[in-house]
Amino acid sequence: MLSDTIAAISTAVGESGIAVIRVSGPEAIAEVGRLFRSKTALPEAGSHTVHYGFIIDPQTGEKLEEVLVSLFRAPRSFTTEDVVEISTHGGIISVKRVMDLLLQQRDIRLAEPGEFTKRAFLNGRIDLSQAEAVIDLIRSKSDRAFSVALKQVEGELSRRINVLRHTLVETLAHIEVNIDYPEHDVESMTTEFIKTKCAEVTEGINGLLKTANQGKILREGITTAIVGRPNVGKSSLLNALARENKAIVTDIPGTTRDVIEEYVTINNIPLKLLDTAGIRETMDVVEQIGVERSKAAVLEADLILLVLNSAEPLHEDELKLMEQLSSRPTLVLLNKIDLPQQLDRAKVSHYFPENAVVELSAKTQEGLDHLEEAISQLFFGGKLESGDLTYVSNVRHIALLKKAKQSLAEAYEAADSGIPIDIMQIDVGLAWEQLGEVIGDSAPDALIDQIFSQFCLGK
Ligand SMILES: Nc1nc2c(c(=O)[nH]1)N(C=O)[C@@H](CNc1ccc(C(=O)N[C@@H](CCC(=O)O)C(=O)O)cc1)CN2
Ligand SMILES: Nc1nc2c(ncn2[C@@H]2O[C@H](COP(=O)(O)OP(=O)(O)OP(=O)(O)O)[C@@H](O)[C@H]2O)c(=O)[nH]1
Ligand SMILES: [Mg+2]
Repeated sequence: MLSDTIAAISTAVGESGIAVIRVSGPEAIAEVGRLFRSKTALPEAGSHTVHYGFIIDPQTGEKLEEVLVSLFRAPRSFTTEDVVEISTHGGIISVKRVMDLLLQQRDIRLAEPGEFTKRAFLNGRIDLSQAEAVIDLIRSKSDRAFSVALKQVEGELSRRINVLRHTLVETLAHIEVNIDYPEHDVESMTTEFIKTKCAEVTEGINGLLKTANQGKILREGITTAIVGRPNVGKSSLLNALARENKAIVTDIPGTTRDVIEEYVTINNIPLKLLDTAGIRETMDVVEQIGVERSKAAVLEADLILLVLNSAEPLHEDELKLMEQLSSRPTLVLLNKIDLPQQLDRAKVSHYFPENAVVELSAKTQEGLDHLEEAISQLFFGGKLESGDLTYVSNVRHIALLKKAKQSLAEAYEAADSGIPIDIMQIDVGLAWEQLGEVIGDSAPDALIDQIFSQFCLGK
């Protein structure tokens, strides 16, 4: 049914060193072989070999491109089908020439987004959670998130799910035996057995779910809003954390007008930093809009860095801000400690505990390490480093794990209240199916299409 041959440009389009076109399917070797002139003819070449030569337009005999062609014979390829990869010179024209020629061939059509990975899935080389992890790999914005996704590509989550499912199959077999040979002694033993097993699997699911929040953070970054009055040094702080001059810094209050985004990693925790316009009453229309956006950024933030200028007394606006932020996850940064100090710390202590206050200088970078430490403490109790890498970060997986947990809770309850054993069988079976859906066992076609449509072309 997957008997057609697909092709797509697998590298980003634009000027580059080289570009790669991938062709997969039963006609890949024959079709590319007709267009490729090299020492060894492609149909005669062995798997996992690379060949130098030219792509020739068969109609005109014209040399279109100088290329390297790699050959992977089924089933030893990414898709498990015959795969031919053509490396062309980078740049839009050279890739397009070769791609156009390929698409003129009778048995080649353009691949849909994610279709190579979809084939790897449909042909059983990877399961659904592994395929989804491929998307995460491409999209990851920090080393840590990448490592987590890579582990999932390698099948770590699938392995854990399979262990839990195996326990459930055992339980179902036990129930089956009891239904076939319903002697009373066995029945009460079975009930105990079911309860133990349900509890065991529930614990496994809880372990996976516990990592879910960390997984989300790892993938998307902790949204961190830097807020405060104009000129306190918010943009300077962003630049110091990003280690580059991303935001404009001047001594004119009201410099930043729009929200500036920057991804940084602190002790391996990815942060999506939002530098905002200084919050104050203003008549300037542009600045007013900026102030509104600052307030919106505060609302959506997971973490707020409230910057105060420690070289000046507190301003009335700042007391108001502290009041508003005291119930949110906030670190108060006393900036400009390189200057003579004027700020009344007792007023800050009125709103925030000692460990939420950090003294620093965005200018000299003194105290920046304390801020980084405070952020790690806040989110992971400083324990992220030793953490388990199998994070569940996909909302689809989380929902299914929760459903499976619910089914098991129902089975457990049924066992506890002496409800007939075949009712438990239904719930345990349901949990087994729900866990299976995580790895794509029994996943509906529409779901599979929806997942693969998120991929980029050529993946
Ligand atoms: N040029 C190129 N680079 C790439 C990919 C690709 O498809 N092409 N990949 C695509 O995303 C990733 C690598 N993933 C791959 C995974 C498995 C196989 C593969 O051929 N597997 C076979 C044979 C294994 C072996 O011989 O040891 C198999 O599993 O049977 C290839 C690529 C990243 N880099
Ligand atoms: N001495 C000293 N000056 C600093 C420090 N941090 C920032 N500044 C100076 O304070 C001024 C304002 O800095 P910005 O980073 O632009 O302040 P901001 O909070 O982004 O200001 P707006 O965008 O106007 O809201 C600049 O002249 C900075 O050089 C610091 O730690 N010490
Ligand atoms: Mg600024």
